Order: sequence, then structure tokens, then C-alpha cells
Amino acid sequence: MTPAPTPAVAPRSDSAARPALQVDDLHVHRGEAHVLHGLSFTVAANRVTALLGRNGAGKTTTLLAILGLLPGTGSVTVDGEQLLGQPTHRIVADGIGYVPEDREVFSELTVAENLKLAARTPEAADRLDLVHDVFPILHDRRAQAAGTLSGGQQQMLAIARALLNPNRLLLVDEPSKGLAPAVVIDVVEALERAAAETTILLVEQNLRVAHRLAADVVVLDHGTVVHDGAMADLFADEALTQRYLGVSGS
Ligand SMILES: Nc1ncnc2c1ncn2[C@@H]1O[C@H](COP(=O)(O)OP(=O)(O)OP(=O)(O)O)[C@@H](O)[C@H]1O
Repeated sequence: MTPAPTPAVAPRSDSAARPALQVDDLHVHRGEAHVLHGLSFTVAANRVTALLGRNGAGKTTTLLAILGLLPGTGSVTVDGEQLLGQPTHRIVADGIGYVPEDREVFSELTVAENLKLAARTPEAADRLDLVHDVFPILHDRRAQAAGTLSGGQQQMLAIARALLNPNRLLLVDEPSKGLAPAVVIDVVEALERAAAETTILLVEQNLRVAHRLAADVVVLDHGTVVHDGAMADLFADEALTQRYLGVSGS
């Protein structure tokens, strides 16, 4: 009998419903603007949760507040530990990884040097094999300046840097943005591998990508949560996707 193929994403355990991230009544101001108006939502452990919404809804602001890059009031806990009010370096050292929207690779440095700089823990050296297994192209291109990689390869490097460290929660901002469809498939497959390793909160404008990766969804509109639930339900409901996202899902 042929063995069943290994799933890209680890099977969900009974702990899947346990919240890894809990956001309660989060308010954030940017300059004069009151951008987040008391957000409350949870991200279940060992799953991918998509954070969706139209342009300007407050998705990136939410990620920045979780990382301590913007001040906020309310509560943001990971595995019960309060992040709000802590400095970003401590939040990152505590296992909150971030893949920013604009990738932010060091253009002049090689791929290998970018990875070396990202290593925060002694385990990172061992995890380099895992990263090269997920992204063989980064091994092939290890001596190449990161600024000369294609957009898709730079995105893979940005995800690889985050994967080098053991994360409790990975925040990923618009990984498919600006990429050709064929490259998006590679990035999605890489994120599926990442999802087998860690809990992910994913901001993604491409609804199909979000549907492929995420089990759960939180939808923002004007800095408030207007919907949360199963991603499959949102994707299948044209009226909901039109109302909240201005696109049609299925
Ligand atoms: N530096 C800033 N100063 C003041 N207001 C800002 C700043 N950056 C963003 N905003 C405002 O905060 C609101 C939320 O922006 P945010 O970038 O979080 O939205 P988003 O949902 O991630 O949108 P997009 O999909 O366009 O990236 C918007 O109204 C935006 O104009």
C-alpha cells in the first residue's frame, strides 16, 4: 500500500482551540488619529489566523501594536503573558517573530549574512538546515547580495529569517504583495511549512491565499472587529466578502 503523503501543515491537536494570542479592548492612536477602537480577538495555538480588511482598516497597526512598535491600551497576551507596555526587543526575544510587509532585507549583505544577522538564539544554527530544506533557493544563492534577489526570493529570505528562531507566534504582513502568481504559490508553500512550526497571524489582501493558509479569520473595518470565525465560512459567503472586503471569495 502506498503511504499517505505527509501533510504540509501538521494535523491540528486538541490544543488547537487554546488561544496563543489574546487581544482585549486594544486602542491605538497614530498621531491625532484614533486607529484601533477596542479590538478584541483570539488566535488559536498551532493554527493560521488571517487578519483581513479593506485598505486602512488597521491590520498593520494591529501587528505593530502587538510587537510594541506602537503604544496602545487594553491587553495583548501571548500564552497568558502581557506584551503591552513591554519594549519590542523583549517581545521579540520572547518568541514573537515578524515578517514585515516591505521585507526589509539588508540589500548589500549576502543571503547567508542576512540569515546570520537574524539568528537570536543558539538553536538558530541547527535550524539553518530546516530553513534550507524549506527554501533550497536560499542555499543556492547564499553568496548573492540580497538586494539582487527577485521579489519572491526576498520574501522567502524574510520568512526564512523569522523561521530561524523558534517562535511562539509569527506575525506575517502581506506576504504575497507585489508577487507574480507563480511566485505566490512558492511563498504559500513556504508559509504552509512555517505553519507546521508555529502559530501564525497573517495579514493578507489576497483572499484565495488567506483561504488556502488560514483556518480562522478576523475581519477589521475602521479599527473594529466586524467578523470572526472560520475562514471557510467567510470565503463561501459572497455577501460577507463583498461587504467587508469588497471582493468576492469563491
Ligand atoms: N504613521 C501614521 N500616522 C498617522 N496615521 C497613520 C499612520 N500610518 C497609518 N495611519 C492610519 O491608520 C489607519 C490604519 O492603517 P493601517 O496601515 O494599519 O491599515 P491596513 O489595514 O494595514 O491597510 P493597508 O491594507 O492599506 O496596509 C489608516 O487610516 C492610516 O491612514
